[in-house]
Amino acid sequence: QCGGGHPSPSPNYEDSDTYLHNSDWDHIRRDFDEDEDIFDSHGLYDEEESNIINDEDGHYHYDPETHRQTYDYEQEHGVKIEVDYKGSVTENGKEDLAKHLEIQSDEGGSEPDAEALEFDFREDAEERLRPNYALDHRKAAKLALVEQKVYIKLTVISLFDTRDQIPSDDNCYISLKKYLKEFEHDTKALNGTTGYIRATNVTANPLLTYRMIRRVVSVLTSSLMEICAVDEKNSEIIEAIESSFSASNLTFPTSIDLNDALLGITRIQFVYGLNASDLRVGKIGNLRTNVTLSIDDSLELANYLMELKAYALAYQWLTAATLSINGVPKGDRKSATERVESAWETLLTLTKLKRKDIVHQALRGERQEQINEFHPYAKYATCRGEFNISEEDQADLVCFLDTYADPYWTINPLKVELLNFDPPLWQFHDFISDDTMAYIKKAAVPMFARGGIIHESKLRTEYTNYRTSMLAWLYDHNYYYNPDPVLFKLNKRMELLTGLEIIKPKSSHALQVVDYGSLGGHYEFHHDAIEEATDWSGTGDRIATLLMFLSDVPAGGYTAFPDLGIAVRPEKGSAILWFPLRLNGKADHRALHGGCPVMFGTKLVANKWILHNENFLKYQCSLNPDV
Ligand SMILES: O=C(O)CCC(=O)C(=O)O
Ligand SMILES: [Fe+2]
Repeated sequence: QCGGGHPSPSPNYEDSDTYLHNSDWDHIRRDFDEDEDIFDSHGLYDEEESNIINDEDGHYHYDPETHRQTYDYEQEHGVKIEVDYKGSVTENGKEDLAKHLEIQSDEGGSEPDAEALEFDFREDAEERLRPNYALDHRKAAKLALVEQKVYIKLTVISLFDTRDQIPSDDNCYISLKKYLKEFEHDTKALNGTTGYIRATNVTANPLLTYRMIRRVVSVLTSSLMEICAVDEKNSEIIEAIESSFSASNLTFPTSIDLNDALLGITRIQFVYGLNASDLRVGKIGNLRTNVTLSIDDSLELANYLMELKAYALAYQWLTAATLSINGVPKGDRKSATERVESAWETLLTLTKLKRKDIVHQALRGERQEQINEFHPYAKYATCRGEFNISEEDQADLVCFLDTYADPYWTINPLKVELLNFDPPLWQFHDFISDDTMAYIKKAAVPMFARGGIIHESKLRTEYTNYRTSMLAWLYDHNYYYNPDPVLFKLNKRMELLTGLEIIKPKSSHALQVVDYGSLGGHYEFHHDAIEEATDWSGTGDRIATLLMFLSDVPAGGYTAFPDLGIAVRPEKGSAILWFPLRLNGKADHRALHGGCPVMFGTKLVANKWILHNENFLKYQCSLNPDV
């Protein structure tokens, strides 16, 4: 048995390394009052500053003294914006953008590429840098901490306010009670934990993260705040909520965040074929969690799915909502039943069916292929661990300790496993040390911003549901400016492993660190090769990908190769290697791959793409169109 490769059943999440790390809390804690005693510190705060890598001629500039960060569009777009370390565009940044746009419109008909002109820099910066509560589990952890403060303040208000003077039908008071109850609903699932521990528990579990975002968006900030704001006498309540957010420099999550969360849950449900009835009681694939979803959680999902015309999934959530009615206290049952009934009516109208007991029958064949971003369900078989490697192919696979490739490996041999013979796909166990992983993470976390994909114009990045993750570039090969000893050593190790140039300028991309969060973050199937190699940055195309897993993932998150019928379960410290480009310069379509949605826990990886021009002697191209 080779150890890695083909996934075995998911481990228990509590044993795995899924939670936020000590160094993450540096960045989270900076925003919080430290004397708040609701936070159990558990030694989570680690003062030591990391050796942040400056990107001297690239896009990012990070100043570890001031924690100021700028994002520099100069190379690509002739514009530079300033952002602060929390990822917001600063006032200076906004002015720079405004000036740039003015200049462009003044110049009227002059040259710049039509695509670049059309491109809205402000929108791009706002999208890339907006606080993203569904994709960014660190942001979600901050929200969990703030919400806890809000809860405590509101509880105090509800207990010590002059209660006898408040009529029992006061709407503000009713919403307040409802909100407190919704918050407390999760206490059991979170084993009564508070502070940072609670926050990590919330953010590892997509159902709890979804519940939190929905609770804050639809209960706390819309219904409660709107209802209470109409009367001056409730100002204490509004003040308690607003000040908790502003003291922590946190903006309110919005309906965009709620939509991202709904999409995340939907994606997990769809890709892994999970039933709403299981999710409703906290069962996520093989994992059992204590979470229960409320009627409103289920209804919100049902309504969202009806908008997507995903009626079969909506049907499941309406059934789940109906099942939840029994658990509702007598007094609230009538209104709950009405809300569920009205959603059923909507489904019947939209599907043009007359009775709800025939909806399921009618939708059985639908299988959801048509939902917007979703591709046929069958395509995700590898993500679900349904493999189809023949015994014959398996016989080619080996694992061994490599001490021969280079004398470097003699003392500490490389643990090699061949996962596929042709095209080759390798896994190297224990490739990267815990210290190096911690170092990379510490450098990357403050620079995380939403990851995108290269727009077809190749001129810019676009942000789509095709790839949902937070991302940072570490400019590890700028050793002329800032030789970083740790990353230099890692790159050297990669060179000895691949036999390719990685450290020379332009021989590889900067190290791309990607965090998929915990709410269904994924990267759709794609090719790493860009193909129009000659036009592309003067570097040549991507010939090899070395993907390092910096975390285990308790459920989901495999790197899947659908055409090979193989998926690799993230194993912390291991790396996989494959070749996106054929020797004839075309993408090797067999190397199609993607990052499957994270079902539970968080997924962190680092990517090294090795480029052709500096490697043309070592990875020789061929005129034979068939190779
Ligand atoms: O995260 C993964 O499993 C795949 C990542 C990937 O394919 C990429 O970043 O190009
Ligand atoms: Fe990729």
